[in-house]
Amino acid sequence: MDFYHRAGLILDALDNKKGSVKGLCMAEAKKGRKAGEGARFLKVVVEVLKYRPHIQHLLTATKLLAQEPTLFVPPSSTAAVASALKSGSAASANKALKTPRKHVKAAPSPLSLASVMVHDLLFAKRGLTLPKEHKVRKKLEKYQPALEKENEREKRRRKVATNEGLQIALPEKVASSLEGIGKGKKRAHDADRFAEEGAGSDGAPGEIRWMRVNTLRWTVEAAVEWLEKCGWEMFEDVQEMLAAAQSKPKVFALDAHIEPLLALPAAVSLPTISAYQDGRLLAQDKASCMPAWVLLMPALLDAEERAEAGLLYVDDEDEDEEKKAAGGDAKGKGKAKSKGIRVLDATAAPGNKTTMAAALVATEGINGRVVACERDQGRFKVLKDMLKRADAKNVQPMNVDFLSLKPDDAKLKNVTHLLVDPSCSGSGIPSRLDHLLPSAPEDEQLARIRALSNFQLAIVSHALRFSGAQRVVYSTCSIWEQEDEGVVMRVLAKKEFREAGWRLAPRDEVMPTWERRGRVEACGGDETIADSLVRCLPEDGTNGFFVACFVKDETAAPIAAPALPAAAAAADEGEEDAALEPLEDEDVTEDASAPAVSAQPVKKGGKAAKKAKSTASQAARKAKDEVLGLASAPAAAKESGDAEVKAPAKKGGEGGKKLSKKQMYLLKKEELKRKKEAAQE
Ligand SMILES: C[S@@+](CC[C@H](N)C(=O)[O-])C[C@H]1O[C@@H](n2cnc3c(N)ncnc32)[C@H](O)[C@@H]1O
Repeated sequence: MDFYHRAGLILDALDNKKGSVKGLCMAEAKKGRKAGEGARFLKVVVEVLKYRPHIQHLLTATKLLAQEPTLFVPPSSTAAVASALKSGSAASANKALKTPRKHVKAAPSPLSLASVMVHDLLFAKRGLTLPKEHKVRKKLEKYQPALEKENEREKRRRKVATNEGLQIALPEKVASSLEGIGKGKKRAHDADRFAEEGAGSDGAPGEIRWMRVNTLRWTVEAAVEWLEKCGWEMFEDVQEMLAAAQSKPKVFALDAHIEPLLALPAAVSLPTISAYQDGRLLAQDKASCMPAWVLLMPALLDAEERAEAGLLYVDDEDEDEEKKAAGGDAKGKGKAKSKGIRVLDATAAPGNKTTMAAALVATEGINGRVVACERDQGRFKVLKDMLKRADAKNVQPMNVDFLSLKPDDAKLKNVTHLLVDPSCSGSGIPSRLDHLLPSAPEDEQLARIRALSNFQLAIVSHALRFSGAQRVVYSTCSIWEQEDEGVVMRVLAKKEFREAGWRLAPRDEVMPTWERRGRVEACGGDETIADSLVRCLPEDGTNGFFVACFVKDETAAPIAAPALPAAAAAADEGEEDAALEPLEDEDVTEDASAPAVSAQPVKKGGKAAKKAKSTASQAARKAKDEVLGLASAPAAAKESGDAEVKAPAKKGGEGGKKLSKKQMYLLKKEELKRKKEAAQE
């Protein structure tokens, strides 16, 4: 009965918008500490949600709840429910049924508990998982014939042949991403880990399973050799690999854009890959690998050049040794001039980008370190687990609110590179399960996006104020302009940052061969700005994602203030308002087909803007009480479609020219070199 109670609690929490489906399932599972429980909750809750409107119809039609008021209620609160039901008032009965019983420790509402149990009774292959003699089971089974009769009647009425026809229809991508969840113990455990690592959200479902070689434990060469030894066939190109995957299961390809990244067919069963089990391979979506890659690529190239010239980056602690090794002495004279790179990941959990940055700065010749901030205690633990799994010893995790750090703190003055990947709507993640939930009113959704955008602006602005900051990468797994180009434009419009020398890194430093760039109209019509930005969509074989890289050049003249597009200007009324920060603390989401919210921009000073502003503060207050969670894309936006979202792109998408890994690397190196030379001239 405990499992049913807890699944009922998850449904209640969803109704109260306390978080996302995945987030709440994982949070509930953590309380029990049983391996695979998260996946089990996820499977059951998703199934119940799919049938929920129908189950509610069955409960009403069979009068099960009204006739058995005590069946789904802990003993101490039965009297209240029974009297509400007997009072004959539909409103009070409804209220009593929907209210979780607060005075009884962690008891779900009768409606949610009944929904889970009726689901299992009618639709689960295993049936009710209660002992045969269990009182509730015996009572419920008495209603089985009536429930089944109504079920059949409903099928006839809706002209569907199977029970599945009674479910809420899900977009194909979402449905396929759910297949396999909770099947078998190992798989369930795997799904738990996915969710913990963010792979359930950050790993793109669909045709490709992206795996990053964890270069803290392995090398790409060793990974390729090992895979081939295990019978995997390597393909030069991701498209070729996908074509071959139709007939061969064990195929893989090297990614053309990001060096330590491999593409495998999505159908691959990760538990069968021991290198995944022991952390040599990590499941991470390609788009999610872009921020650390963009942040550190110039440093990696520089390190290579420095190494060739006999110069080394040195780490504080090993400074003397390194200097000696580089031919200098411990007193400061010598060849070695720079300290190892210091990266700060402002919003780190579950740690995908942190561990990737840690791996990149561990490259020989850099000896860098990463400080990883995570505000949420629960997610901080997940971060620490991931650091352990990835063997990221060069990371210092901090359970701290990034906004509380002082940008001029002497201890942080060496931080030159910052990753800012704040909480977002997650609208780029196709596996998000919001389709299963009733959508919030549009006003409320717009207010939330706006609150998010203000929070994101606050976080990225804070990063840009760090005294040593030279390069700051901002990313989201959202496809909504207000969270993406909108935030970038608002940063660029700030005099404070322009005068400090901040600007966008040009395209040749930001995934130059990746074709999908920022949306020009969302950049106030400025093509150069748009070209500096990276967008990803599921048709590129990744999650929906956005990357921008700010660089500081104090020697050049400040850039001119850009023209703010309407949506960004409207949002700018709220300025960097961290107080409006919603507590969405996951990478979860989906509906990649949802267009940018700014397709219907909130006009400055307009009625909608004022309404959104007042709802924003309400939402903020409400959000403070929330543990997790955001609403789905505005329903109207979902329906209207979006030209950019549907823009044709190469399927499975390499989004850019087909270059070999080496060519791509050399090309980037060349471009950077040319740029440097031009700057010197
Ligand atoms: C989108 S997730 C980050 C995902 C992560 N970069 C990765 O790749 O695995 C955002 C994270 O930021 C954390 N966060 C939000 N606001 C924060 C703040 N002010 N300080 C530190 N962490 C924060 C959230 O708890 C959440 O874990």
